[in-house]
Amino acid sequence: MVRVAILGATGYSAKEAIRLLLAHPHAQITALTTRQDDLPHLGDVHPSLRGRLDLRLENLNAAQLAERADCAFCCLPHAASAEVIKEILPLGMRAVDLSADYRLNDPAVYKKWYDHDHPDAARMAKTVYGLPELYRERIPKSQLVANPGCYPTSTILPLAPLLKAGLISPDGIIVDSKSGVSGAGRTPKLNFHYPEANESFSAYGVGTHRHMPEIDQVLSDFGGKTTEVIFTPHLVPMDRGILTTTYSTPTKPVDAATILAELRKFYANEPFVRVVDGLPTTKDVTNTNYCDLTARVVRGRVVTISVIDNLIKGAAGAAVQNFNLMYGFEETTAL
Ligand SMILES: NC(=O)C1=CN([C@@H]2O[C@H](COP(=O)(O)OP(=O)(O)OC[C@H]3O[C@@H](n4cnc5c(N)ncnc54)[C@H](OP(=O)(O)O)[C@@H]3O)[C@@H](O)[C@H]2O)C=CC1
Ligand SMILES: CC(=O)N[C@@H](CCC(=O)OP(=O)(O)O)C(=O)O
Repeated sequence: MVRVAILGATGYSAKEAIRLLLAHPHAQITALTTRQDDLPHLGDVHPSLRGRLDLRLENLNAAQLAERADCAFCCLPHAASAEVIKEILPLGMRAVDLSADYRLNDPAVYKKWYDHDHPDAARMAKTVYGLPELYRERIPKSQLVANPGCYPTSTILPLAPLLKAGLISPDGIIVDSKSGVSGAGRTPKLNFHYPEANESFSAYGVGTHRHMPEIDQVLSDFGGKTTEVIFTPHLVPMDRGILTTTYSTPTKPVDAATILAELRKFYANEPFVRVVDGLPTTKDVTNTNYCDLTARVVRGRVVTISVIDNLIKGAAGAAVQNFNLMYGFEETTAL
């Protein structure tokens, strides 16, 4: 049994991680952390989990945590996450980091997009990017795995195989993504207040969103050619789900059947990627760890459409998938 601590247990991704791990035959949740002073019971912060786990939340103390847990799911905001991880790894714990802290390799790129120095810069370049569909073989040995961002997962999965196969050009790729409001987390912010977000549809972070360099880094590394996408996220008035549409230029004239065949070949043995013929919708993957994706060719351009649940394949589900690989469990366990 692996003893698991959930850090930032009051949040949305933590709630999903707890729910999934409660059904995991080889994981036991032994600690839940919060900054709050009143140390609520799990059922008080996540009523849907009432009666499922008799545990109060606690304030984080690294030394005490390391005595009671083998692995941490860090469901904290970026920067706060690295501050904790740099303390718990030397105490022998392993960690899946759901924040963005260890996804980028280069501290200078991190500083540019996140606007502060990285608290644990030396560990960035050696941390594996935990997208099993691309980097599965690197995950089992890792003490720390960087869980991918939600938008990057929905973008990289359709594009990476096509770049690798040389079917599309790395130049001028456009990525248009739409996310439900839970993507912004549970911590209240004005833009996500009900009257602001409901019945409205907005773009944000145009040219400035921190997932753009993350997508560039992974596609460049995996595809083998420098890739710089134009990424625009949008907020959609729904609870959860991401739909991403990409537009790219083929390297030679191509039809949709060829693109779909390449995607099907690449994902033939993947348990959580479904290449579909029809146009996927976010509801097709709600509460699941699937990414459904398809492709079309329109006026000579390749168009891909992909969907994930931002809180599952985009966060907690991917974290459990990585946890399974780290500990040698069947990859689909509890998913
Ligand atoms: N929501 C999503 O779809 C996705 C989220 N992520 C990432 O996962 C992480 C968690 O996200 P999410 O669950 O949505 O966030 P939430 O805001 O829902 O939860 C984060 C929790 O962390 C704690 N927290 C907040 N600020 C700090 C701080 N400065 N120091 C320590 N703890 C803090 C809070 O708990 P308390 O106040 O009780 O201490 C809070 O409940 C983030 O890094 C996010 O970017 C990644 C992919 C998708
Ligand atoms: C709708 C919405 O606000 N989404 C979030 C996605 C956050 C996330 O999951 O990203 P990191 O893990 O990289 O922080 C955003 O755009 O910031």
